Amino acid sequence: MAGDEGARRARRVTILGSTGSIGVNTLDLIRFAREQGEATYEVEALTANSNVGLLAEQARRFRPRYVAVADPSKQAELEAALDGLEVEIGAGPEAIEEAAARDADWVMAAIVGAAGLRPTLRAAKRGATIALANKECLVCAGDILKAAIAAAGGELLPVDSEHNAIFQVFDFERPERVSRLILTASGGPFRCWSKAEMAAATPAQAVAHPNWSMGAKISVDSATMMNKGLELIEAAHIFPISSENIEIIVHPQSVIHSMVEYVDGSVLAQLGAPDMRTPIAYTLAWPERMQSPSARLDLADIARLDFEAPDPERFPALRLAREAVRRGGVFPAALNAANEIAVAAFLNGQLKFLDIAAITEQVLDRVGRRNGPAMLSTLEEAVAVDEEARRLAAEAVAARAAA
Ligand SMILES: NC(=O)C1=CN([C@@H]2O[C@H](COP(=O)(O)OP(=O)(O)OC[C@H]3O[C@@H](n4cnc5c(N)ncnc54)[C@H](OP(=O)(O)O)[C@@H]3O)[C@@H](O)[C@H]2O)C=CC1
Ligand SMILES: CC(=O)[C@@H](O)[C@H](O)COP(=O)(O)O
Ligand SMILES: [Mn+2]
Repeated sequence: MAGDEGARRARRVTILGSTGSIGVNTLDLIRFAREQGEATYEVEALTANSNVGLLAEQARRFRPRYVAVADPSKQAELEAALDGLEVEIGAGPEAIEEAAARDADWVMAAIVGAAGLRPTLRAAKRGATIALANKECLVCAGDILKAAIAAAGGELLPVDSEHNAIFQVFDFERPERVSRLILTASGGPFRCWSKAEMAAATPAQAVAHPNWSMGAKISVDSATMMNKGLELIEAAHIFPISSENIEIIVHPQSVIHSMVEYVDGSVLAQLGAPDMRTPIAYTLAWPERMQSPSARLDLADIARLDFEAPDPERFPALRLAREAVRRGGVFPAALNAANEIAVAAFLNGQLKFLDIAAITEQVLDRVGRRNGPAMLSTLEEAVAVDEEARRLAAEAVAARAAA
């Protein structure tokens, strides 16, 4: 009811990665809620890596109590940009953790990559509600993060569109009634490209996602379909279901954001236009719902919904992720770290597109020959695997560049 919505108490929010695609969309919803006179959101902290210009603009508009930039060399520039504004300023990786530690009820984890793990864990340990966009955190340290959230009595709300869709239709009271999860994948910009064309793909072509506007790293992951591999591992952490019962299907329109099949054959889905403000709004207002300026679905205009099986030959990342989650232990963290290094090398022009999965496979093979823990249960263990896989991946990138 409108009255109840109006009476909702102000929620204090922190956005880790406020200058990225997810961060900007989250702030747009806060702006919209303020303009509608809806529930208010007080901003505790905003953070960035190095984009001081946008961070300062956001601080002037949303008036956080604290802002932090991970790159310490940007401190003076940030201080100058915020001159005259009443706000505490921090710089360096510890300052991002300090932002996460501050007293916000709701924290958007939207830093890209494993760099988001420590701050997200810090927020989890004090019982904050974690709106999780940063899927790499779950892939490299899912058991550790979930244990921290459970111990502190917090919540994990999935922001990733597929997981948010499943979260909306999954019967958590009776999980034994669920027989299968069906993750939808757009197929990315190279869905219809031959392997020879993919071999020559440029970074600009790889980041040109057909449906979603996102940061560069996740866009390349969509192009290799490693994004869906990471999402398979993410889903196996969030929902009480084995990865063997999670299917991936290509759905080029990105309208059905994922599905849950029940034991009687019923399939429940969440649909929507491809606009991240919808799943973000779901987590921002949770357990209520809020008005959102998100694009609306026009099914007559879309006219048709297509589905096809993914091609394992052109998209080997799917097999690598499935093997990593089946083997468990060090493998998901190594997969993630190797992929991060290979994607960065591709974006820098040091690596060919198809070499991203090849490097990742090479690192997994080398990691598989060593003895690692059967399960990662401390942050130190996860960080050690991450660092070792990054080192192996960097070596493999250098070897290819020299060849
Ligand atoms: N974009 C989307 O629609 C979706 C994204 N996700 C996930 O959400 C996460 C964020 O994605 P997206 O918003 O696209 O990414 P972007 O690259 O657009 O933004 C990343 C954010 O993280 C900050 N950042 C980068 N590196 C560091 C670091 N080392 N320390 C601290 N902050 C850092 C960036 O700061 P700066 O701007 O200064 O570089 C920026 O604020 C990813 O894990 C992605 O997989 C999931 C589903 C959809
Ligand atoms: C918006 C979102 O959740 C992305 O993870 C999206 O799913 C990427 O598209 P792909 O389906 O091409 O990986
Ligand atoms: Mn997704």
